[in-house]
Parts: sequence; C-alpha cells; structure tokens
Amino acid sequence: MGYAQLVIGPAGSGKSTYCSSLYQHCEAIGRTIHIVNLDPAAENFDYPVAMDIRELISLDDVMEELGLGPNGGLMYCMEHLEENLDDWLTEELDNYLDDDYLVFDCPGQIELFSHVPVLRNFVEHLQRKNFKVCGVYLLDSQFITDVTKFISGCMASLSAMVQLELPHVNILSKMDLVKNKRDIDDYLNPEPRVLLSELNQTMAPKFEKLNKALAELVDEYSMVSFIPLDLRKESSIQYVLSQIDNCIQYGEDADVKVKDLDPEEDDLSP
Ligand SMILES: Nc1nc2c(ncn2[C@@H]2O[C@H](COP(=O)(O)OP(=O)(O)OP(=O)(O)O)[C@@H](O)[C@H]2O)c(=O)[nH]1
Ligand SMILES: [Mg+2]
Repeated sequence: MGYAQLVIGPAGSGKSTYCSSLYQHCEAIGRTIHIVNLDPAAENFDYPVAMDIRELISLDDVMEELGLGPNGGLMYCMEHLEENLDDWLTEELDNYLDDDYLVFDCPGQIELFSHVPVLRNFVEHLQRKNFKVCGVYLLDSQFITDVTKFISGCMASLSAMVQLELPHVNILSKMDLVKNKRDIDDYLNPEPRVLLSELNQTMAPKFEKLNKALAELVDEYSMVSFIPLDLRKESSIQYVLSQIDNCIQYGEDADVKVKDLDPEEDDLSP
C-alpha cells in the first residue's frame, strides 16, 4: 500500500510552492516523501523531482510540431500521459516501495479537474497500484474576500471533488497575504444561512432561488471547509499534513494492515 496526494487547484494557487514547503518540512522531521512533477510546462523546481512528466513528453516539442498554443499543448501532453499510464507510469511507480508517500504537483488548468478525464484515469491507475490517494485542492486566499468569489471557489473545488471521487481536503493558501484575518475566518467554516443572506445582499433579487440552491449544494456536500495554510509557520504545514494523512489513513498502526490481508490469512489463525 502506497500513499499519494494529488495537489490540484487553479493556476498560481501555490501548488508547487506548497509541494516544496511540504518537502522541506518532511525533511526537517525526518520523514520521506517524493514529489512528482506532472506539469509539462514547469521549469524551475524548489524540490528534488522524483518523477517528471517532462521525461515522457516535451511541451516545447508538442507546441512546435503540432502548432498548438501553451494550453492546447498542455492538454495534449496530459492526454499523452493518460495513454502511457500502463507503461511509463507503471514503470516509474515500480521504483517505489510499499508505504512510500508520493505528492503529485499538477498543472493548474481547470479543465484537468472539471471535464477532461485524464486525472480521473490517473487516479484510478494509482488506486489499482494500491495507492491511497487524497485530492488536495488549493485555493488562493486572495480569492476569498467576498461571498461571490467564495462561492465560485467552492464550485470549482466541488467540480474537482465529484470528478475525482477522492477523499478531498480544501486548503486556503497564501494566508501570509491576508491582512485582516477576520475577513477570512467567516469563510473557513461558514454557516450556509449566513452565506445565503450575504449572497442575496450582493446580487439582484432574481437570483434568490439560485443562491438558495447554491448554498444548499455547498452545505450538502459538506465541503465548505477550508484549512488555512500559512507557509511561514511550521505548525500550519504540520496541521495540513496531519489532516491529509488522516484522510488516507497514513500512519495508522501496522496492526491494521495485517487485518487487511486477504481472507486466506484466516486459515492460519488458531
Ligand atoms: N505570499 C505568498 N506567495 C505565495 C505562496 N505560495 C505561492 N506563492 C506565490 O504565488 C505564485 C504562484 O505559486 P506557485 O507555487 O508557482 O503556484 P502553482 O499553483 O504551482 O502555479 P501553476 O503551476 O502555474 O498552476 C508564485 O509567485 C509564488 O511565489 C504563499 O504562501 N505566500
Ligand atoms: Mg506549479
């Protein structure tokens, strides 16, 4: 059994920075994690890259040879990855042992976790290879300064959640940039009723029904909870990591694993 985080979220939300901070944190506490670059457009890394999609395919070549722009080129690269799950990814994963912990730094194109099946298939492949995977959705705290931005952030995260069907942790990144913490506190665990009344205040009356439906949706998926991440604080990184570990049952006693074994084991018991 391996463990994996799939780090997703809009472009520039701080995914790669989070990965490198997480790496440093783990190094400091003597825990081993491996960071995988899944962004064919990435160039500079602040973490040692354990696996790299750019070894499979080059974005520059794709753009040049197929005459695609950066976004089309990226989608092509990701589809190429999808086609190569059984060989490239499988071979790469063979380098890792049971209990290894991988963190996948994904590109930020929203298509990848809304309607294009690449990441979904990627995740299913990891699960077939016995990985427990957690979706880690990063949203930039700067987006959450009013209720309309908050709702749109929730919808994007929700779409990733329903598309990937993974244990899911929402993170509000770049907390160091938040000047007035109170503005954000209201959105970390908001009351649906409060959300609704704020939405209704901001928007024209004809949207009342829609607002109600949105607030209910967000409430029913009980995903309106964001964990703030302030990279200046070790304790904040540690807390985020512990929440994710919890989701994928990382670090739960080895006893449990023995019980998870196949039923034939029962024959051995007295
Ligand atoms: N102040 C502050 N800036 C941050 C933080 N995290 C990331 N940034 C900055 O935000 C910008 C984008 O960060 P990245 O980590 O590259 O974001 P990303 O989500 O990997 O972006 P893409 O890979 O392009 O989708 C960079 O300029 C970072 O320096 C943070 O916690 N605080
Ligand atoms: Mg990045």
